[in-house]
Amino acid sequence: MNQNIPVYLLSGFLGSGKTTLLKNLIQYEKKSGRKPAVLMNEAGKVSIDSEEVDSDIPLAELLDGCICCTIQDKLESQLQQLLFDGGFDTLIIETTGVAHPVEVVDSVLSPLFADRFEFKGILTTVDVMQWENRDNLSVQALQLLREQIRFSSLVLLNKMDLISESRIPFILNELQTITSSKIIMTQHAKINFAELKNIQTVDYAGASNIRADKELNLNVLVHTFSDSVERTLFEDWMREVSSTVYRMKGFVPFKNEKYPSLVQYSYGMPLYFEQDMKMPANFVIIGENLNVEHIRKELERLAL
Ligand SMILES: Nc1nc2c(ncn2[C@@H]2O[C@H](COP(=O)(O)OP(=O)(O)OP(=O)(O)O)[C@@H](O)[C@H]2O)c(=O)[nH]1
Repeated sequence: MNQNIPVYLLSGFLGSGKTTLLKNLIQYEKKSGRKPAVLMNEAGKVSIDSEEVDSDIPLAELLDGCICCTIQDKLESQLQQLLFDGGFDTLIIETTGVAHPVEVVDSVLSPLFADRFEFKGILTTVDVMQWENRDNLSVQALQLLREQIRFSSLVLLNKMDLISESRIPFILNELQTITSSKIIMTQHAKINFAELKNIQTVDYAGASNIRADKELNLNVLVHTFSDSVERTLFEDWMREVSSTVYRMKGFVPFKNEKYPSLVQYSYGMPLYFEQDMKMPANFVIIGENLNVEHIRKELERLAL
């Protein structure tokens, strides 16, 4: 009798749709009568995405750094703790957008858990617009993006609503030179989850071991707003922000609004979501070669 717990690893570059896929996968698991647990890792000392996971789901979080490079030991102890607490039938691990997924696979496949987990594969979301504009990424970031695709068992080419149909054959051709795994085109990471039954096994040999803290010149800035900001000024600031800011997310307290709004920015596109409860006014900015002090001062100035 094989009662090992299936483990899925969600990978993909910053803002490509991992959390959106996570939410879909949780719904699917619940509908199928299984109870999922989630291990979430975010770059930055505060968690924004964990708010997206319902409170009835066992959730472990690793903050500040990517799983692979800085906190592998903590990952193993979190996995042990989850197993000890029990009460779940599937484990979904969401890595940060700057993690090399194969490093995380190593932890899951550790002899410590060999008789408890059944590793199913890496599901990678790719932001189709980011792929189209990949020349804006640094060499290292582009290599990481390619490796996230290469070692994936199933690729979700996401945000298809943002691309013209005529580009699709070219993009698929490009991706197929990197991976032989199945590529599914998605909007908001919606897939037919029957696809998961036959996902491909991938040979992880030859992974480059890109470590986000060393190879990428990555900056993660967590800003806490001390006061509310004028919405139009904030929007202007977003428009002008450096092209090497890959991702921003968090809760921004706008003047004359009851609660801080959730702001999501990925690949040049800001989205605003009003909230119906008060969330801490933390805002995370992730990019390469950023002038962190300058950004911090600008954000402080907005709240004056
Ligand atoms: N237009 C469009 N937006 C999408 C789609 N899928 C996700 N988004 C939006 O893209 C933003 C980023 O999505 P997330 O699911 O948070 O991405 P992520 O990969 O988890 O982001 P990080 O964890 O910060 O790396 C959110 O505002 C989503 O609502 C899509 O298919 N089309």
